[in-house]
Amino acid sequence: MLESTVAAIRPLDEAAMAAARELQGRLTKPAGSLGALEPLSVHLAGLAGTCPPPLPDQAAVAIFAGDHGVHAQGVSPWPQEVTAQMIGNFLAGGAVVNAFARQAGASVTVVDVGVATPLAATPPAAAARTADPADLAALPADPADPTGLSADPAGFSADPAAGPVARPADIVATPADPDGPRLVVANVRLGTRDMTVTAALTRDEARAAVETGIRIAAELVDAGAGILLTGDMGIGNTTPAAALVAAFTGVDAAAATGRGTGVDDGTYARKVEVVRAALERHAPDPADPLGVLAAVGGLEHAALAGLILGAAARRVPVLLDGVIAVSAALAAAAFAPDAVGAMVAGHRSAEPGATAALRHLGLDPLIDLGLRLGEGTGALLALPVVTGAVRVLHEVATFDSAGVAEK
Ligand SMILES: Cc1cc2ncn([C@H]3O[C@H](COP(=O)(O)O)[C@@H](O)[C@H]3O)c2cc1C
Ligand SMILES: O=C(O)c1cccnc1
Repeated sequence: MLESTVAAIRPLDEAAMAAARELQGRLTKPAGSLGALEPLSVHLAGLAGTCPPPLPDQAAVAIFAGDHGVHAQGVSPWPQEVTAQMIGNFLAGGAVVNAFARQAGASVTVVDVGVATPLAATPPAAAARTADPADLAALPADPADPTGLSADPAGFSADPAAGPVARPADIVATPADPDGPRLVVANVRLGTRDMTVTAALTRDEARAAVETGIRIAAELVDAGAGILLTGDMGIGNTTPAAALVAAFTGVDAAAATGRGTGVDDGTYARKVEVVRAALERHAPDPADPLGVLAAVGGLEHAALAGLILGAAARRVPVLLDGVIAVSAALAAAAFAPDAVGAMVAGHRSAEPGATAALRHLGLDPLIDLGLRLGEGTGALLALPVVTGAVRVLHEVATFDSAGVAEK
């Protein structure tokens, strides 16, 4: 599936781009007055292969969640269980990403691609302010376990070193409210291995996660999404993101590493050394993206690379969030250079690795607000900018049609 998806990714359509440039020149505004929105509209026409490109009025954010063996090195101040607990929060509608998704009118799909600890049976009450947790009871019958995911399935082990056990694939919890957040369990492994000790993933595990992302992209596009937004959740995931950025761009570990959730000076110094040690141990080859993802990546990073490839193959734009997303975008671009044509950089994360990755990809972020949260929050805030850029091509009158004189 990975190979056929990569093979389906093609360059932007020059004729549609020329048509969009020509149309921009006839609209009732001074040339260039819409700044970055003008080249963005041209780019989206090239991706769609038609001018104007379709309005991306159905937006879908996919939040891939995973845990990290490298957490054992003390790279994040937060306990690993927060990953699973935040999934409960996402499903209850209580996270920042939910608030922004409601504002933007975007659907939310949470994908457990590698969470290590059991998912919460019931969303935390504090998070249930805006959504009735009973909505989640649509699937399994056990009222004490509305998502049906609290019981450990056969083979479950909380020990990430214990081999490739995973939750059974393809459990999908759909809330009674069809517009509510949805959970897909496609758990490849109960968290990665510690990349300072061994490769984080086998190549097969990395591939399984990439292909999960491709499949989610196809499902969302088939369900009508006109734009996909990247989201992530995984305590410790800024560390593999930094390693991916360093591996693909060649910047030094210190230049690729940031403070994540806000680590102190001592933890930051350790984090840089962890990234450096992992890169020295594995010497990942940037021409082998599956090998890089397996050596120093995360399951959510790999799945995000797949989501981006899947979007590019379907010629649907993918709006990138922060440093986790752009580190995954580097992998997607290494698989298929033309996948960059499907990418729109939503924002500039405060993480330095994000800026290094964006520079390498040649992408200019739409907004720069100092955000450093992830989840898809920066991408969601940028969504109206993307829709606005396309809406101009659909709705703005030309000098001719409006009877406005040109200079
Ligand atoms: C409550 C909470 C909610 C979050 N939402 C996103 N992240 C973000 O922070 C984590 C990465 O930072 P680090 O590498 O320093 O652990 C990821 O889970 C990311 O999605 C969160 C983190 C926390 C604690
Ligand atoms: O840029 C991000 O996505 C980010 C930054 C810090 C912590 N978590 C995510």
